[in-house]
Amino acid sequence: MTDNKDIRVVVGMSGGVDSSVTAHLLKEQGYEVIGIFMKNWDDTDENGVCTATEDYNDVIRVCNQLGIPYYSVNFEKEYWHKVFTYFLEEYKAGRTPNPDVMCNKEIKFKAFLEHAFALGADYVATGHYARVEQSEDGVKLLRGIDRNKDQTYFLNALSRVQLEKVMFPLGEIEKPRVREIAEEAGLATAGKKDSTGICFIGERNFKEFLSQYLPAQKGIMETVDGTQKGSHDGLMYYTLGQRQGLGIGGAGEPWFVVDKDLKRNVLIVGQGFHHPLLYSEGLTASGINWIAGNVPEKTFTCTAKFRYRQEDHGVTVEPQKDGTFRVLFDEPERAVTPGQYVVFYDGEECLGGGTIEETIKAAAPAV
Ligand SMILES: Nc1ncnc2c1ncn2[C@@H]1O[C@H](COP(=O)(O)OP(=O)(O)OP(=O)(O)O)[C@@H](O)[C@H]1O
Repeated sequence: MTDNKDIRVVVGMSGGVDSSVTAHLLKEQGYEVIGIFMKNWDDTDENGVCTATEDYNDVIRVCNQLGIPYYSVNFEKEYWHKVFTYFLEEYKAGRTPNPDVMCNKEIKFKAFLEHAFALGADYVATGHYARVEQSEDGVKLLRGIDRNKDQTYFLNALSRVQLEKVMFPLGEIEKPRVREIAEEAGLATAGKKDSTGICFIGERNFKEFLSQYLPAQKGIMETVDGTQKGSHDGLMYYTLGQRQGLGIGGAGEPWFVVDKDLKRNVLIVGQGFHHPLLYSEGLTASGINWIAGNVPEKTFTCTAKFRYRQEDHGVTVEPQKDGTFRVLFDEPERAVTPGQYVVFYDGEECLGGGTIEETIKAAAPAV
């Protein structure tokens, strides 16, 4: 019988509390644990301060506490080519990308995984809130038991082969308990704040950040009936359903972004949270990854999410001849956004997901 001590697990350590507890739990379970920090982005500011260096210092402190070896690996080049280029291309095309999904697919569970296996790892572990279950029909990706933290949405692009090699020890635990474990074990990161936002942007101003990489093309805003309503700073800065930053005052209900006319570089705005143009009754999706490996050939029903923080919605999924899928919603849905991911679920199981290409509009807009 293999003892855990003969199983080498490489833990992706970010310097945060989740991955610190991940390494701690695996160590307690007797595995041979190695901590590796990835540097994917050079965020050195004008004062020479780099949060990646601070984070790596936290990784070193925790690994020293646990008595495990640690390394740092640089994937800036891979991240730039696989994640950041995609991010910019999508914004250029007027869409709203999800770099976290791409980072998991190309970096954390590809470049990093390959690196770990070159070091003789048997498994890679991260602090994601999700579960992998070995079953008779192969490995399954299940939601984390802490529904509030479940991260399967971001893991939808992983293949069965990738999932077979990963461990998510936090999938079985609720977040408050994770902090308690960190405190009980006296881990140096126990009180560290959770990171928020897109990793390479961090706390920075999104508009300012994007303007450094993509030239903004100013244009006008129009109502649905073509009346001019001021100007916009560049279509890429706005997302469907957005209310903030339009600068339209006046009487009546607040104004929202309801559409983007890329050809004319016009931002279409409408009044009211429930503006009909914001609603769709379906979508088309491409590049869908079905985790189980079998591409559905027949129409079926399941539930889906169209963005991360959202309840599941009942949908009917219709395979198309060209390999794309039409997804029809049981109820019209607000602000479904091209470029984001549609992720499918069957109860606890995440079936996979793909990129939202277009929405299928609900009833004709009231003009
Ligand atoms: N720079 C990094 N180096 C190595 N692993 C990382 C890095 N960033 C994230 N990870 C791994 O991916 C997991 C999920 O990343 P996410 O950005 O969602 O972190 P998080 O939930 O804030 O976790 P943490 O508290 O560990 O930072 C982390 O728990 C960690 O295992």
